[in-house]
Amino acid sequence: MSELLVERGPDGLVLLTLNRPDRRNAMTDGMTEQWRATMAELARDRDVRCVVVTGAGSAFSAGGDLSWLGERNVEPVPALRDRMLEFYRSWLSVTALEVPTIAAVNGPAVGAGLCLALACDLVYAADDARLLAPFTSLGLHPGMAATHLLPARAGVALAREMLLTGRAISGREAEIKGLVNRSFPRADLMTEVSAVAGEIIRNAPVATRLTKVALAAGHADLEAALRWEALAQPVTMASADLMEGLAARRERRVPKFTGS
Ligand SMILES: C/C=C/C(=O)SCCNC(=O)CCNC(=O)[C@H](O)C(C)(C)COP(=O)(O)OP(=O)(O)OC[C@H]1O[C@@H](n2cnc3c(N)ncnc32)[C@H](O)[C@@H]1OP(=O)(O)O
Repeated sequence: MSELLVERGPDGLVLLTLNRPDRRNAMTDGMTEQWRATMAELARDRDVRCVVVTGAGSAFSAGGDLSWLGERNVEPVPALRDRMLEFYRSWLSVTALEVPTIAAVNGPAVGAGLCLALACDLVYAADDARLLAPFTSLGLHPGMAATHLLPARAGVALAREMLLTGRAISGREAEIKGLVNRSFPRADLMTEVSAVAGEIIRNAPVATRLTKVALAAGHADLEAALRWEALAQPVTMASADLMEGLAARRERRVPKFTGS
């Protein structure tokens, strides 16, 4: 059985399910390689409009596989550094997709599993899901950009608390503290996430891709944002989709975008 399930909807929605439920979707070398190859394939596919990531069974992901971690102490540090960079980059290649990505955190998201969720553009969680980054409580330095992703999303106060104590927070608390976009009762999570994905997919494809890329770039200052927007906005001004969007607004109907 594949450790990563890939389901494609007719409307350009791709659902990715980490599929190792008996180990709470802990990440193996095999799963990492499947993820990397899938990201490369999705990046080339112009029909993809939105990617949703979730976990099979009761967890989103328990992060790094504990048995795998326990065997690393025989490897020399330089080789391990290269291997870890490859591991982080494989998973975080999700950030390079030009289409919006959504994490549906259906259950525990731990360590690298939490980082994967936070690397998506939008994060929705079951209100009772446990989110934690217990690296130091395991004796491990944080990895997979935890020291960047946590403060970037929720600010340094929560990031410091989570990384220095290893404390778990619930999906509900994560919503209140701004770590995730919203939380829902677990039974409603996938319905709510599908609704958000549907809203994204209904919008103009090129404008959506360019907006995702702009937000992901995280323009450091006003001038950088203006320079990007002064190029990207004219690209969409020249599109058939803008004409369709304006016509639909005039005619009070739903636009039919084609991505041209
Ligand atoms: C480079 C990356 C580093 C990192 O990511 S550091 C973080 C490493 N991860 C962890 O420390 C998480 C450890 N796991 C847990 O805390 C819990 O699990 C959960 C909260 C995720 C889920 O709890 P529950 O639903 O009660 O499941 P359960 O009974 O603890 O586990 C079910 C089976 O799954 C295996 N398992 C859980 N997490 C991992 C893991 N990270 N790597 C390998 N196996 C894991 C267990 O051992 C057990 O197995 P069996 O049924 O044979 O007893």
